Amino acid sequence: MSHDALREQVCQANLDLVKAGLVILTWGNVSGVDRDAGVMAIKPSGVAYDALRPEDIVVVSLDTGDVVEGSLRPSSDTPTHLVLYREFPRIGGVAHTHSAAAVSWAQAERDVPCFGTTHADHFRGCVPVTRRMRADEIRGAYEHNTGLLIAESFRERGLDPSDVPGVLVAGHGPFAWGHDVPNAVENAVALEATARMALDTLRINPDARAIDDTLLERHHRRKHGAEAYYGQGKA
Ligand SMILES: O=C(CO)[C@@H](O)[C@H](O)COP(=O)(O)O
Repeated sequence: MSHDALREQVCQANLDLVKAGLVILTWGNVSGVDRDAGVMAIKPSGVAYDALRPEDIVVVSLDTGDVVEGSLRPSSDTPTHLVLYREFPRIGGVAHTHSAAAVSWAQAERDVPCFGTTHADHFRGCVPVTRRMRADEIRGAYEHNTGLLIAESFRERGLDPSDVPGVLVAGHGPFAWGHDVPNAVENAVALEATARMALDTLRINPDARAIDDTLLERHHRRKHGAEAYYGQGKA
């Protein structure tokens, strides 16, 4: 069974990361899933973005991670993406980058606070940072454990991945996701932009405060559809 359409979409999404200025060298990767077919398509490992073609995109089994289509090695982050698709059953795409502002918050091991409505339009509250990985997790199946760590963070903090479509892996960088592949890239763009704005906000006012829940909830409703937002008596 050919997965050409999925490979085309995932190839374009990886090129969109470059266009958005979120990746350099061969850092980062985007994947997409076809849950009916039981496969995930992901960027090949170590391939420069300017050389990337749809036929380079690697298709692996969602269950086993084995390559089912493609001649190149799948991204080293493949196990992380696979765990995210299993743990977050409603997502359709994952985008991992090393975008500078988001990586800075991940290295500082701090959540990105929701200082304003721009952030709130994409993330219901802060963008969370995970705990550090333990030595045994690093020495073990590192990429698989990275995915488990993200799922653990969301479970323990009671976060819904549909409300907060991104995370900062401590000491590493951002992973974003969405209901489909383009939405995952959009959320990766939004994560970097809000991380950058948060850094600038704190530079202007080190005592800046996160917006209150009332404004956050109003914007969150807007994110989930105009009716939910405009139907609430908006003028
Ligand atoms: O986070 C990492 C490495 O720390 C990876 O995301 C690399 O930045 C890209 O690896 P490949 O996808 O080329 O294997």
